[in-house]
Amino acid sequence: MEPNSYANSRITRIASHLNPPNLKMNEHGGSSLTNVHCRAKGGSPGFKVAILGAAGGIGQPLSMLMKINPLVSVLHLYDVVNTPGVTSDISHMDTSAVVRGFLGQNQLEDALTGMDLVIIPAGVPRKPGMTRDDLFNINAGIVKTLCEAIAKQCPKAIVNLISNPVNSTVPIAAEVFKRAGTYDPKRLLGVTMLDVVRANTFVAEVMGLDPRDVDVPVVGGHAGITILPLLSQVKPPSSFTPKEIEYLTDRIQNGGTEVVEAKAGAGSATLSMAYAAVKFADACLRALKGEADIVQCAYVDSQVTELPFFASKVRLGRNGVEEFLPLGPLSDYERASLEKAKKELATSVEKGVSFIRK
Ligand SMILES: NC(=O)C1=CN([C@@H]2O[C@H](COP(=O)(O)OP(=O)(O)OC[C@H]3O[C@@H](n4cnc5c(N)ncnc54)[C@H](O)[C@@H]3O)[C@@H](O)[C@H]2O)C=CC1
Ligand SMILES: O=C([O-])CC(=O)C(=O)O
Repeated sequence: MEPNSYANSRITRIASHLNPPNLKMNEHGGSSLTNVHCRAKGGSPGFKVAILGAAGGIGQPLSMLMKINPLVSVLHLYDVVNTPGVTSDISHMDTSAVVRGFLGQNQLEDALTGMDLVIIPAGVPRKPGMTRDDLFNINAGIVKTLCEAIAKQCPKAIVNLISNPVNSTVPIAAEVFKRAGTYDPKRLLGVTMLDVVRANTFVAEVMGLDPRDVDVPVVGGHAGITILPLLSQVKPPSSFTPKEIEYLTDRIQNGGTEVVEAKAGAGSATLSMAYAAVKFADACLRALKGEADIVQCAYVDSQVTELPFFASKVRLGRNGVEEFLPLGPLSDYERASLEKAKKELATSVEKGVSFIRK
């Protein structure tokens, strides 16, 4: 059998619930029940979510966690490798989302048709000694191709972009959507949630608090000095010594590198990233459903600074970003750090934009 027809036959069988797996057993089994005989009830209400890069280090745990989310009714898993296995595995979880797998570029458009939310962790990760920008040459092209298909198949979907370098891939996505005439700045969000998750964890450690009670806004971008934790705005209100500020800022800015080095060539953060991506996607879905007052940090096309893209707090709503919230009062230390971050961010944005315009 051709690899693709194998994949296709698996994929038609691995759509669960609405189209339950073919239960027909081999000659040694007693059952002759096929999917035609299963008493499917029809779909549960909820959102349709696609994960692009679903078979990867982030993609697999992210897909598993999205299958648990009760707001998801349909989950499409797309990758260029291994989706039949991942989809079959996840489809056996007894939660209501219907899971379907899509393999290779000729199934990309089907994977995206009618989606409400598209999460993108596709692309190569760092190895020790690399910067996120070193991933640009490979990941820029991957993000471009995926976004061209999104523009065609689900132009109104909310897009959560994880692939690095986020500071440049989000401008790439925006340019692709602009070219296609589908760009809506409210619907394109670069995922910087892992910076917030790390900041909450590290601040809680220093302050002796439960991380669930801590909220640290992290603004700017998602690479090195562009990651700006606003420790002056931590909730609950906390004061830090200059030494604590230095330690926390450095640890939050270099959290990704800490994991890359610990993994010693086996990739970058995957499990904490899947957790962060699910936290962010869940916030987007709750807002789409109409839940009020959902505020998260994300890297977006914004008016908060003179830069075209900047991570800051946004209020989410039924159409994606409902409001770009101001930065609020900054300490002298944060103001100085912001100026340094802006220079690097401007270069990364320009690199992304010119990749499409050139
Ligand atoms: N925004 C953030 O905070 C974070 C971003 N990342 C980034 O996420 C990306 C993925 O990281 P991992 O999952 O660890 O990498 P991985 O290599 O384990 O998985 C990437 C997956 O993307 C797939 N892929 C490659 N080309 C594709 C294409 N054209 N279409 C669809 N899928 C494709 C691969 O087959 C693979 O399954 C990296 O760029 C990494 O730097 C990682 C951690 C945090
Ligand atoms: O550091 C990396 O390459 C992956 C990443 O973005 C993070 O963990 O924050």
